[in-house]
Amino acid sequence: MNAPFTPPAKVAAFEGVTVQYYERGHIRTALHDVSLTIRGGESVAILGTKGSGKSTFIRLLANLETPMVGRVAHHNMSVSWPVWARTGLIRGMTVRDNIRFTAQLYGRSPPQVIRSVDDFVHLGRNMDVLLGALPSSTMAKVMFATAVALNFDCYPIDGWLVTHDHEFRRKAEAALQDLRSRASLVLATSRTNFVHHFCDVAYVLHQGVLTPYDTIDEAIRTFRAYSASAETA
Ligand SMILES: Nc1ncnc2c1ncn2[C@@H]1O[C@H](COP(=O)(O)OP(=O)(O)OP(=O)(O)O)[C@@H](O)[C@H]1O
Repeated sequence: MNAPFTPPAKVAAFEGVTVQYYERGHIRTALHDVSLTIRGGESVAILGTKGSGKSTFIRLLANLETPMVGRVAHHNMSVSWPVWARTGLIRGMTVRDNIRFTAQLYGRSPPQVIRSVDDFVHLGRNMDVLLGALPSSTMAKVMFATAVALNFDCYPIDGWLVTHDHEFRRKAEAALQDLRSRASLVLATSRTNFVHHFCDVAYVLHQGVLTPYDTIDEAIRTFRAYSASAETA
């Protein structure tokens, strides 16, 4: 008798990752020997003060950058772009064509994805307007709704959504809560208020060094201590 089929585990792994930038004659270490395993369905908070390396971490996870030392491996884990991105679409194409193009790129059915984005963002006639003619906030909404519709296994989130559109914020937070039940959220943030609500585990990133904690509360306490000393420095 054949053994029952077990689907391969979904994992994103940082293995000894170091990233440095050369800026105005100085080498800046954005990430130093970072190792971390994100398992399918697990939601992770990366807490860090300003300049601690959060955005660099998120860009690596989203495959937008590669490390100079170490590697970021995705095993059966599809990863979205950072969800509040305001770039990545083509301003000279209509919203509809942008969504169609992106859906095709990821091998999904364009009509289904277009319908799902329109249900989320209610674009109406703007669906057939050139993206460049619409406010940049529309780009962020379309990028978010498209990412949700494409059903990735992992969603990198760089900071929390900043918008005056309270209705969109409410829907986006509900969508993230729903995603959390079937995908991994990786939230890099300097704000602690969403961490308990959206994450299972928390790490603190300080000067490029990532440290795990046994509990979210412990991570938050450590992060607050770093924040307080940064404020008094
Ligand atoms: N493209 C770049 N060129 C030069 N230096 C960079 C670049 N990206 C990041 N850095 C440097 O790497 C360090 C970490 O930056 P990063 O943006 O990852 O931190 P962050 O925690 O996201 O900061 P913030 O909270 O201010 O967004 C900083 O010292 C920053 O100046």
